[in-house]
Amino acid sequence: MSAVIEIEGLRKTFHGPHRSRQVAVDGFDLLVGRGEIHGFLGPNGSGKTTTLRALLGLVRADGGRMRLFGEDVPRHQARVAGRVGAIVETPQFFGNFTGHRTLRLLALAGGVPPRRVDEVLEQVGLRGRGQDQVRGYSLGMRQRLAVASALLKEPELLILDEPANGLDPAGIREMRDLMRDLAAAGVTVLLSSHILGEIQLICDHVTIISAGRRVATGPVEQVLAGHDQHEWRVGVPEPERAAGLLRRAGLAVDEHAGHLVVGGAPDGGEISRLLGEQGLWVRELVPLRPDLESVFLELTGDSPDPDLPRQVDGAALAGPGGGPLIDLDVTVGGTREVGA
Ligand SMILES: Nc1ncnc2c1ncn2[C@@H]1O[C@H](COP(=O)(O)OP(=O)(O)OP(=O)(O)O)[C@@H](O)[C@H]1O
Repeated sequence: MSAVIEIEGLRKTFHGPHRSRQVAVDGFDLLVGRGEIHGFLGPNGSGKTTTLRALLGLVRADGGRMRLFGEDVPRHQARVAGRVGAIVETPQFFGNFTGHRTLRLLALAGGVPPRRVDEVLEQVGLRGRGQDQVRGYSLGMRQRLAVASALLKEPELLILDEPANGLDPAGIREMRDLMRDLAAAGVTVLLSSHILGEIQLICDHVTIISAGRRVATGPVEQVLAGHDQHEWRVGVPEPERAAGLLRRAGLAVDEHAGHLVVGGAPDGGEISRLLGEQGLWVRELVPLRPDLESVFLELTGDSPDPDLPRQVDGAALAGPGGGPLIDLDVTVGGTREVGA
């Protein structure tokens, strides 16, 4: 596998007023291979945005090593900048510009041929709305416009921080289809999100971060399999007698109204045999596979809270007078809440 992103031992501490310190990233590792759609999961405040910002040269790391396409960054950021499209935080756009004009200006600024504007509008499904003012766009359309801006340069790597944030289910589905189309076209995608079900549906690989450290990584199926407790939902007459019998056979049993949950049984046939031998005929035997949500909760002990305010220092990239800013390679929004 040729690696597109390599991060080893990344560390970053923020220093606030009164000597307060906030360790945001604490020796974090990340490896993303070419062509992957890689999910980057973690609870609020676990260090996702800081990691992405460090990787993009928007914040200076205290330690560790980062490479993009094999080039050390931030040292050689300029060499790879044209190959990376990124959206970190909800981008801001000028409301009275049309989507088309917004992208045309960005294309001009970035030396991108104007024909790309129509191409990316088509790609993100905004072609029919390109001549409408951005102020009339829904949140989902703004997100797509942001992705379009990141795609102008035909990047080989797309980094998106919470692209599905605030989208309704239809918007999320559209975003998912777009990610899949991009991956099919050979683009590597790194996607941070707290929408675990979506990550499971969209991504082939995942890395989970908790308190600034990596707690799991690998192909989604492998990460899930590593947390399979071999549990089964079992429907059986005389559940109390059945539970006692299974416990005596060394299995973990939880009794629920109308069914049992039996753990520690890699082979469901074993449950059925144990019960059948005692005249208890199983009427339901369903494997309970872990999903990313249960793995995430087990590993991080936290549940992602979509409503918590985000804490990101966007000042370095704010436009004049703190106004909206759009950068061709990196689009950053959000408010500064240092030491809050
Ligand atoms: N500019 C800053 N100044 C001070 N502390 C910061 C700054 N940026 C981030 N932090 C702190 O660093 C930690 C990691 O924040 P970060 O934004 O990277 O987490 P996150 O995983 O992206 O969270 P979320 O999902 O809420 O965006 C948090 O405790 C946060 O408060």
